[in-house]
Order: sequence, then structure tokens, then C-alpha cells
Amino acid sequence: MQDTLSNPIRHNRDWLQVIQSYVQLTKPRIILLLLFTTAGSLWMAANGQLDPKLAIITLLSGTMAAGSANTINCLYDRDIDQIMERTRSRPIPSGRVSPRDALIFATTMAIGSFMLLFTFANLLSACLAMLGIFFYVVVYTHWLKRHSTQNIVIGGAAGAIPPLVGWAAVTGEIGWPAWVFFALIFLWTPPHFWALAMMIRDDYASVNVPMLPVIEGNEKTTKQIMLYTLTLIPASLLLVYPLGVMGAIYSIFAVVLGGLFVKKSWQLMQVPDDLVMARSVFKYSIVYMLVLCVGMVIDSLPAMHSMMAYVQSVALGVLV
Ligand code: HEM
Ligand SMILES: CC(C)=CCC/C(C)=C/CC/C(C)=C/COP(=O)(O)OP(=O)(O)O
Repeated sequence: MQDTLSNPIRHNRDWLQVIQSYVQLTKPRIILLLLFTTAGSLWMAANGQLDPKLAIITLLSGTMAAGSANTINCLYDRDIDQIMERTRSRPIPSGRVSPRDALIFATTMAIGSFMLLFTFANLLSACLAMLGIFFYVVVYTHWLKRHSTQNIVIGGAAGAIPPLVGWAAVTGEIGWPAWVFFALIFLWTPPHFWALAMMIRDDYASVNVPMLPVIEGNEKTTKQIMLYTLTLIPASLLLVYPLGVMGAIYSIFAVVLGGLFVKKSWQLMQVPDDLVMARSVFKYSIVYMLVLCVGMVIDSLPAMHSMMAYVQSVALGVLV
């Protein structure tokens, strides 16, 4: 203590390490992609006329809710995280954050998220954020993760809730486009996760977590990945037809990105034991979701609406 107080550089470094540990508990890179899905939904709901204050509040609250959910997951799973190689150095198993402090941190973030959404958006969005935490912690982490090969199929609904939060924050209700976006993430989660689970199969087997590749093997898993991937293009295009909330630009994103996903899953199905290919499908799943959300935002921009109207009038002029 004496040493820390008398040495300000060491004192600052200690604080930085503490902050780093808490950030690590929230699984920040996963939150970033969840925020992209929330942003896509926010822009789509606002049809390009998004109030910047509402956007910032919703994204901040989403960060806190997802951070809280991920921290409780780290707390609950600390026994198996300590054994698996990939998770051994996480803040709780490595002793950098105590379970008690993690619980206080997660509870504070959940309350903060609820209060922010309730005060600056509405009650529905605040309740949906809490439902996300409940579903991820209770339904996925507690009930399903250690007991069913379909754990992430049903549990994947938790990760699909952020777009519902975004839509509700803008409109005060859950419209059809939000449900379609929910379904899209729900269908995307199995290929995203099973490709990764193939790579870390031994880790999951060592702690008896019944992930599909552990129980059914790689060949069956790649067939399942292919089936789910095939549903993504039609599901993503429902936003264009019949819902009509997205236009030509988004359609190009959806078809090209979805086509590449199908190609990659097909390639993996030909070589089910090729873990380099499995890694490539996992990485691509992230690129797919990220770029599709960017496509949604671009398509929602008012400048794009005027450009498309101009292109349409020119095309009509040429035809008539
Ligand atoms: C229940 C559903 C899901 C499961 C079981 C799952 C599982 C995982 C796991 C185990 C990892 C590796 C994490 C690590 O090593 O720390 C991962 C990585 C990742 N997940 Fe998911 N995931 C799910 C849903 C989602 C959703 C909905 C998103 C965002 C829309 C997402 C985004 C990501 C990203 C961006 C990474 C890469 C993180 C990095 O670079 O380390 N995941 N996922
Ligand atoms: C609205 C709201 C708050 C929604 C919550 C969404 C949320 C936090 C989704 C996270 C999905 C995810 C990373 C699962 C991995 O858990 P795992 O336990 O299988 O991963 P691990 O083995 O790496 O711990």
C-alpha cells in the first residue's frame, strides 16, 4: 500500500488493470456486434429520422444490459471457465475480480440500463432489455447450456432481443420488421456458434457441456449449419417484401452477403473436420451480421431515399 501510494505510475497502472478486468467481464467485442444490430433496428424504425439523443441513450443502455448479462454469465460459469483453456484467464477464474464484486457490477449496470431506457425512451424498451438479461442468464446459461444440444438454438433468442429494444425505443411497440430482424438473428446464431464450437469441441467436452459437435460430431453439425444458413437469404429479404421497410441497396447487401455465407457453409460441409474452414465460417458469420446492419443503416438514410427516387424517375423516363 505504502509502495502504491508513493509510486503514482504504479498506482495508475493498477487502476488501469482493474478497469480492464471489469471491461473484460462484459465481453466487449460481442457487445459491439449486438450494438450494430440495435443500431440497424433504430435506424429502420426511425426511417432515417433518428433523434441522436435517443440513439445514444438506447445504445448506452444496450451496452449496460448486455454487459450485465455477460458478467452474470461469467459469474455463473466460473467453475467450468476455470477448466477450459479458452476461458481460464477470464477475470473471475483468474481471481482478478471476486464473485461478489462481479454481482454488484452486473446489478448496477442492469438497474442503470432499466432506469435510462424507462426515463428517456419508454417502459417497453426497458422491460425488453431486462427480458434479454433474464433469457440469457436463466434460460440459456442456467437451464439449457449444460443440459441440451439445442442449447444455443433456443438460447439464441437472447441475442436476438437487442433489435426489439431498438425498435421499441423509437416506436413504443414491437413492429413486424423488428420481429423479422429477431428471427434473422435467431436463425444466424446456430451457424455462428456451431462453427466456433467445432473448433473448441475438446474444451466443451472436458467440462461436459453438450454442444452439438461434442454429441453428434462434425459431419452432422455442418449439415445443420448449412440448413440454418440457407434460411438467411429469404428471412433477410422479408424486410424488403412483403414488409417494404428496406429497398434496393439493402437487398443487394442481403443477397450478396447471404450468398457468400451459403458458399462458405457448403465448403465446410465438404470438409467437416477442417477446423481452418470452421474458423473461416465463424469469422464470416460476424462479418455477415456487421455488414448487413451497415446495409440497413445506409438504406435508411434520407439521402438514399432521394437518390433511389431519382434513379427510379430516370429509369422510368428511359422506359417511357
Ligand atoms: C446464444 C447465442 C450465442 C452464443 C452461444 C455465442 C457464443 C459465442 C462464443 C462462445 C464466442 C467466443 C467468445 C470468447 O471466446 O470470448 C462468441 C464470439 C462472438 N460472438 Fe457470439 N454467441 C451467441 C450469439 C451472438 C450474438 C447474438 C452476437 C451479436 C449479434 C454475437 C457476436 C459475437 C462476436 C462479435 C464474437 C467474437 C468476439 C471476439 O472477437 O472475441 N454472438 N460467440
Ligand atoms: C438485450 C440483452 C441484454 C440481450 C443479451 C444478449 C447477450 C448478452 C447475448 C450474448 C450471447 C453470447 C455471447 C453467448 C455466449 O455465451 P457462452 O456462455 O456460451 O460463451 P462462453 O463459453 O464464451 O462463456
